[in-house]
Amino acid sequence: MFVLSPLMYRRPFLTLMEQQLLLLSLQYIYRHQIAENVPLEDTITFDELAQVTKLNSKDLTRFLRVAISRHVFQEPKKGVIGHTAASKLLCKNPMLKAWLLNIAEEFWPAFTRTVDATEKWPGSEEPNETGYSLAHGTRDNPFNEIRKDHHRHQQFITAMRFSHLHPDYNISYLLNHYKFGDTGSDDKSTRTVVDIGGSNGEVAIEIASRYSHVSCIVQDLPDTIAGLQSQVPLALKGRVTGMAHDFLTPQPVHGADIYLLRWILHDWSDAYCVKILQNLIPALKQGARIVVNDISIPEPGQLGIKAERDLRYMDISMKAFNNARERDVEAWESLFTEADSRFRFLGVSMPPGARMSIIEAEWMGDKTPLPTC
Ligand SMILES: C[S@@+](CC[C@H](N)C(=O)[O-])C[C@H]1O[C@@H](n2cnc3c(N)ncnc32)[C@H](O)[C@@H]1O
Repeated sequence: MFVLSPLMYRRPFLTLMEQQLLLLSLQYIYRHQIAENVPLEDTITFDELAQVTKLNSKDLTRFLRVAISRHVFQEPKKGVIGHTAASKLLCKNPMLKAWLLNIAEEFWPAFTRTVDATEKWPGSEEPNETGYSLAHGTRDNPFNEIRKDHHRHQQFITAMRFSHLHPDYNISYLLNHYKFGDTGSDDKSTRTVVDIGGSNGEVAIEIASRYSHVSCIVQDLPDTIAGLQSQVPLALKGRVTGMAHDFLTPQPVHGADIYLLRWILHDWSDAYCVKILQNLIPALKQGARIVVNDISIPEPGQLGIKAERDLRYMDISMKAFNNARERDVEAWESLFTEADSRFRFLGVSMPPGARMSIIEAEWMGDKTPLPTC
């Protein structure tokens, strides 16, 4: 019988460590703009490159040889470095660059301090008591920390846009599956959708162009919403409007039919999500729908191991970054229950092929008597 040597069990763990060491090398490459200083169609010696970048030649050589062992750059002759297709991408694709930079400089250091953070702040739901806080030496939450530097903020936005480019995240899954303009009858009177944290209005613009009787109000932080009007096609200008609003404060648009939260709640811990939902309450009319478009993790073991792993990695990354999380059906339902018993949880549906689910609740209003204490 073939018996696995205990040493064989090291393999999966070593693979993880190898990936981390490649990140270390990429962090060095990005921080010192190495890719841009290697000629695209020629070679350069390590020493020459060290001179141009004002780096220590021995360090530079060691960091680069780690990357070279993964085909990022090549060493065609000892001491001489040239590009590969992979390393050229680092110069030529600004979105990929921003994404890798974000992992290497923002997330990866946070991962290394996350266990420390759970010891320092056990069970914390605060976005500034995390591995990120320890690694970056800040008491601001990561979004505010990153916003302090314009270039860093732009890189972060580009990185997020890059990760959302995956076809499984396309907004058409939400729009084809959820009928924003459907009142359930022939009634085609005007409907209002508020897209909370709606960014550049991509979803709102698509809703308004599909349903001529729907008006959309896109809410986001002031610097984000400032750019909205330039995105809205002329024909939709009257029906897609922007409004600066912080969703951690009470909702100012009263009586809308649908309040949409797409890719918002997974950025926040349960305690904050409950506050975000409670902030809607004063504005809600009876029957208003809360539509959340976010990941809903299936029960353990329902997915293939790779798909399950991806979701678990995302969940723990959110923990490391700002004590946020990915949720399963039970966790989604309990957010609404905790926020207010007058939310009726309608369930979770997953458009075929999509990665993000549609989670829906209805505001029952005062029809349902408040529980008496
Ligand atoms: C991950 S993006 C999602 C954007 C958009 N809903 C989508 O589906 O692409 C999160 C958005 O929330 C916004 N945001 C973050 N904190 C906010 C706050 N306190 N109030 C309002 N918007 C906020 C960000 O500016 C960003 O546009």
